[in-house]
Amino acid sequence: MTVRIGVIGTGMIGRDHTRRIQQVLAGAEVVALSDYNPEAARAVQADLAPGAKVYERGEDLVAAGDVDAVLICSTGSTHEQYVLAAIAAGKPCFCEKPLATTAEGALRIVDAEVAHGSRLVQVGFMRRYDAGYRMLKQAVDSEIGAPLMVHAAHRNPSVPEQYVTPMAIHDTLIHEIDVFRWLLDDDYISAQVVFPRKSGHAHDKVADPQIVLLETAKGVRIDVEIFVNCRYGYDIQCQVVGEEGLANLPDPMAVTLRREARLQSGIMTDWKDRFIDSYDVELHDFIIAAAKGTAAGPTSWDGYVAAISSDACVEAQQKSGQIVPISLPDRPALYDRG
Ligand SMILES: NC(=O)C1=CN([C@@H]2O[C@H](COP(=O)(O)OP(=O)(O)OC[C@H]3O[C@@H](n4cnc5c(N)ncnc54)[C@H](O)[C@@H]3O)[C@@H](O)[C@H]2O)C=CC1
Ligand SMILES: O=C1[C@@H](O)[C@H](O)[C@@H](O)[C@H](O)[C@H]1O
Repeated sequence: MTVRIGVIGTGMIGRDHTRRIQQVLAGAEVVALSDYNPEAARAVQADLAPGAKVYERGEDLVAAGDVDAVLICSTGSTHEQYVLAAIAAGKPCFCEKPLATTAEGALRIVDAEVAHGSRLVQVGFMRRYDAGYRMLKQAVDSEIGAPLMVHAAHRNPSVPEQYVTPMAIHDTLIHEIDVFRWLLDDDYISAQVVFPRKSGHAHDKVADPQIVLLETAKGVRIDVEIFVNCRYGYDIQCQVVGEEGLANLPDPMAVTLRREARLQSGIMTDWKDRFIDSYDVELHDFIIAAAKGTAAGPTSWDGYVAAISSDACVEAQQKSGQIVPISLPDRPALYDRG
């Protein structure tokens, strides 16, 4: 079966996911496109999916009889309405992060999916599909004893003017928030944020760098540096320290050069290249599950927990230095970990 997919939001990542479905992955085709800016949808249609129909309203795309599954790649604040529409139509949907911009919004999605009675939503936390993180998880699960501490960093070379301090959490740290829960099979109980000296490269509205300190229910302490004007590259680091040893996230493969009395190797500069394979694998997983009318991978519950944890981190930014507790409601049985 070829899964007929509709894509809502044809900006940067919507275009890239359309390319994946049309040119890289088997088992699906993009038959519908929609964007708040119809020109953006038409441009993607012309470049990548000439057979797709362009819809003015995302809701009409979701309802279309020839759309089996939906990719939601629009601006974060619009995700909730489209995910709820997909659930109401009983169609599998892949939603880019964040699932919703408020914890209340994410909970409405969880409630709707639980009422539907089976999984329909996959959240775009692609790091769980990254080969390096998968190797790291294997080492954490079997090689280093009980995990005690995590030291991590999320560095971007620069960010635009519209990137403000809370986005370091909602837009950037949210990947760590999700992947550490998965890596450690654990949940957070508190967050704290402290601000080192500000980089001279950071613009007025962003405090950069920041250090986020998280504590988990099992007592693991995590420190994450978020530095979004680091200049030198896009660099994701993660080290898990356990009772018996420690495990590092591998750096992406790169040629090493010995030249003119120097040992050199390249560092990536763009997140799209760093995680290119994991985007392919997560969408492959989505297509396989959607063909069966269901969803796999990161759940609405994961999106909801990420939203609760993000809100606590933003509060911790505002109360810099103070420890903000995080408490989660009981997880519905639909999301029991396999
Ligand atoms: N998993 C990941 O690593 C990444 C995830 N993202 C997420 O993907 C989403 C999109 O990000 P980008 O593509 O970078 O943004 P973008 O700004 O390039 O594209 C967003 C598109 O959504 C459209 N849009 C806005 N309101 C809409 C509405 N009501 N209905 C339909 N379309 C609407 C805009 O016109 C625009 O074309 C965000 O939620 C972002 O956080 C983005 C980059 C990486
Ligand atoms: O999701 C992403 C962006 O939206 C965000 O702005 C970057 O900081 C992240 O590294 C990238 O993965």
